[in-house]
Formats: sequence, C-alpha cells, structure tokens
Amino acid sequence: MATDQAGPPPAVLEVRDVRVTVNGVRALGGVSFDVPEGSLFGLIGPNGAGKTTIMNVISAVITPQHGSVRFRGKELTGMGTVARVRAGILRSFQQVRLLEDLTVLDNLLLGRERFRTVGLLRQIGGSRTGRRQARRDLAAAEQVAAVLGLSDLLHRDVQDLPFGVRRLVDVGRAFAAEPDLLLLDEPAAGLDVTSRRLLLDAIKQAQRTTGATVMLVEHDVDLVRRACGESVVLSNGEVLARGTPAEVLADPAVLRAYFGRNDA
Ligand SMILES: Nc1ncnc2c1ncn2[C@@H]1O[C@H](COP(=O)(O)OP(=O)(O)OP(=O)(O)O)[C@@H](O)[C@H]1O
Repeated sequence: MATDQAGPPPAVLEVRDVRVTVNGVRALGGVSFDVPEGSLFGLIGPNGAGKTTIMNVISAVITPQHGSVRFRGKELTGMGTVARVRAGILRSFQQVRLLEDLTVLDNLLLGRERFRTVGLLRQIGGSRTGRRQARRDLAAAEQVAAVLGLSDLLHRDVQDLPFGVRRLVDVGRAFAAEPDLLLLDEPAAGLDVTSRRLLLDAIKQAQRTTGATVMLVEHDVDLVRRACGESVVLSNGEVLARGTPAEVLADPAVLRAYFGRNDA
C-alpha cells in the first residue's frame, strides 16, 4: 500500500564490523554505521578514537583485518585507491595539500584531473573534445569558486593568501572533482573559531549545492551541531552513539567519553 511517509534516505556507505590493528594497537574494534545518501555526516570522537583510521579504511590507505565497507552496495575492501577515485570517493587530509605557487583557479582545476580522458597532447593540439572538456572544467571550477566565495581570488597565487583561504581552496579542489562521497579529515584544523565557522558554513553550502555525500571529521562539537545532519561518535575504536548531533551530544556515554562528565 502506498504511503506518504518518506523513509530514511538510502545508505550510500555501509560500514560493517570493521576491525583494524595497527602495529599491535587496536585502532578499530568492530565499527558499524551507515552514511545516508546526500548527507553532511559528522564523524566525531576524542583523540585516538579511530576517526582517521576509518577514513583510511574507506579511502584504501589501509586494509582492515575484518569487516566490510560497501559503497552503493559494492564492496570496497580489496579495491585500490584509483578504482575508488573513479567510483567518486575522494578525500582531503588534515594538512593542506595545494600547489602553492599556482593560482586558486589552477588548484581548483587540479580537482578535475579525474575527468581527464583526453590525452595531454590532444589537448595541447586543441582537439574539439579537449576544448570541450577544458570548457567544462573551467565552468565547474568557477561554479565551486562562486559557492565558496572565491570568485574574486581566482587569479591570485595560493601562497599569497591567508591560511584560512588556502583551507577553503583545498576544500574547493575536492568539490570541483564532483565527488559522490567526499571524506574531509578535520578541514578546519588550525583555524580560529570565526574562520572555522565560516569554513564549515561554506562546506555546508557546497554540500547542499552539489548534493554530494560528505563525511566530516571534526573535533569541535559545536561546529558539528551547526553543520551536520547526522553523525556517529567513536571512542576507543568503537561506536559510542549515532544519530543527529543533538541526540548524540545528549547521550550520557558521549558526555562521559568526550567531556569527562557524569552529570547526564
Ligand atoms: N601507525 C600506527 N601505529 C600505532 N598505533 C596507531 C597507528 N595509527 C593509529 N594508531 C592508534 O590507533 C588508534 C586510533 O587512531 P586514529 O588516528 O584513527 O584516531 P583519531 O580519532 O583520528 O585521533 P586524532 O583525533 O588524535 O587524530 C589510536 O590509539 C592510535 O594511537
């Protein structure tokens, strides 16, 4: 029978019982969660919780000893980095990785490399396909710049820009790649409170505009509350809670692990 109640959005990423031991240290002890399609999903937890490790598992930097990670129903374990990038899974790192002596536009265009189907010589030779692709790349880069408020800076060298703007360019390059699933590992690290807020607002805007699923590692729970629709809390390599930021941050176990509080 038809119902007018919309169900929850389907999970684009299914993480099941993932266990990882690194150099004899248990980093993940059986982690399971779903990431809904088209969401800005928060991954939070205290230091050493296993956040980077799960990002490393999803992006093929490490192979888990046990468990399964499925993307759009397809098993990722055993699939290499290049195949994952082709599937639309992209990642940023805690450190900004830009080509500092190139312009903002050049760096955004680097994000388009995964669409590079036309050989460099044919592009230089100016084939019609190459020109069409170059136009598409430019339009995509300019669109991302507009969403992130970078339009006036497109022709500035990255090295001349403040750190907060370089962080924004780093995020912009990832969005220019039109990811299906974007993993952002502490994109606001090293920024002051105001800049962190602006960056998270920009990410939220870009996520909404593009419809990409974004998984965000963030320490600052206020920012997660402000930006994310749903989240999972890791502690000590295990899932402590999952739900909306309001739900998880009211969970007594989360308050104890995160803030050392027993007053919940
Ligand atoms: N290469 C390694 N060698 C030894 N232990 C490791 C290694 N990588 C991770 N670990 C351990 O695995 C656990 C999870 O680490 P991970 O970096 O995933 O946590 P995290 O939540 O990202 O922490 P942070 O917020 O500090 O970045 C920690 O106890 C960490 O010490």
